[in-house]
Amino acid sequence: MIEVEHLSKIYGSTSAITDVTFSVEPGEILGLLGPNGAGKTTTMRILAGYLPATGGTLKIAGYDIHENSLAVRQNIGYLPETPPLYSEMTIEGFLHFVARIKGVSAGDRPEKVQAAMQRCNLQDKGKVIIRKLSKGYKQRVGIAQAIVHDPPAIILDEPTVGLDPRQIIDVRNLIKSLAGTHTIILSTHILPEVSMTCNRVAIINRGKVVATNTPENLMTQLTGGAGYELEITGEVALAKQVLKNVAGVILVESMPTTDHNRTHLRVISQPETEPGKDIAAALIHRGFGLYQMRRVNATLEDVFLQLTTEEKNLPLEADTVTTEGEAA
Ligand SMILES: Nc1ncnc2c1ncn2[C@@H]1O[C@H](COP(=O)(O)OP(=O)(O)OP(=O)(O)O)[C@@H](O)[C@H]1O
Repeated sequence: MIEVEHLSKIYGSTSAITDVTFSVEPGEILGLLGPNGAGKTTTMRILAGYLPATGGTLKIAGYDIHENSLAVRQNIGYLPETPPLYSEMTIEGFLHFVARIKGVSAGDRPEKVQAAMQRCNLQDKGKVIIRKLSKGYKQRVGIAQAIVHDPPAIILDEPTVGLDPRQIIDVRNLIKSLAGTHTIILSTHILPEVSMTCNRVAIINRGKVVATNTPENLMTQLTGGAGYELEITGEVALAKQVLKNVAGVILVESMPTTDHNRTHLRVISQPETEPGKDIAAALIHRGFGLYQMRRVNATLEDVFLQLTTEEKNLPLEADTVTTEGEAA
């Protein structure tokens, strides 16, 4: 339904995205996950037809952006990071207005507007002025305006940012209810968002897609290794360096602690390695105090850190995972 190939965007001398390639099957929800500045908004704006790419191709519902950009736009609904709402209009009035702009015929508009309100659970609020709505309701109106012309594909840029926990659950449920009948790409920098909402995830870092897979497969492919939580004393930067040099270790990160005298570290190793003994030996050999060492399982958070950390490239073999500079 959505095919993105070798997409790139250069702003002046800044390369925002490079060689971004992924596809989304009909009815799927793909999460585009990456840290701030990774290139998510740039990718989403190109997909939505709001920004021309510098290179690459994009097809939505079989239409090529270069050959038929109007058809691409008609087949897509877009929710930017800040929903484009007219605050003095009623929800219903606004949705009629958007439907007209999106080319829905006057005869079809009442039905399409009602259907969008129904999908977004706004049917009792049609006459309410948008300004008076909570942020969660405004977000639902933002999603309703994205689907009012009934596009098969929907692009949602950080749809839960700024919402309270209750509203986040509501919006996530709404997005999940749209899947199946719609194909969805959502961007986020929040990990739980992808594991809770998406069928697949594309991890983007510094303008490049570094992995594409289901959240479950990413976990099993990349977190087959061991995790350790350590409580140590001694110079932190040196301890991290010592640990990174232990064979099999791929990630060392600080963990929050209220204990000012001791440092808590989390260490993750490559799949099928158990370097626990070597970790303890290396620390003790270098004179660090080791007060606790606990074996834990790696998490999706660790996968994300492994793929987006700049400190060390991953020696990974999974075919959908690329390290810096390699082709997918
Ligand atoms: N109009 C612009 N002119 C120049 N550089 C830009 C422009 N827009 C984005 N960039 C740069 O392109 C890169 C990708 O930005 P983008 O906004 O797509 O990232 P993002 O993943 O959406 O981040 P965030 O979550 O912080 O919005 C960043 O380095 C950013 O500074």
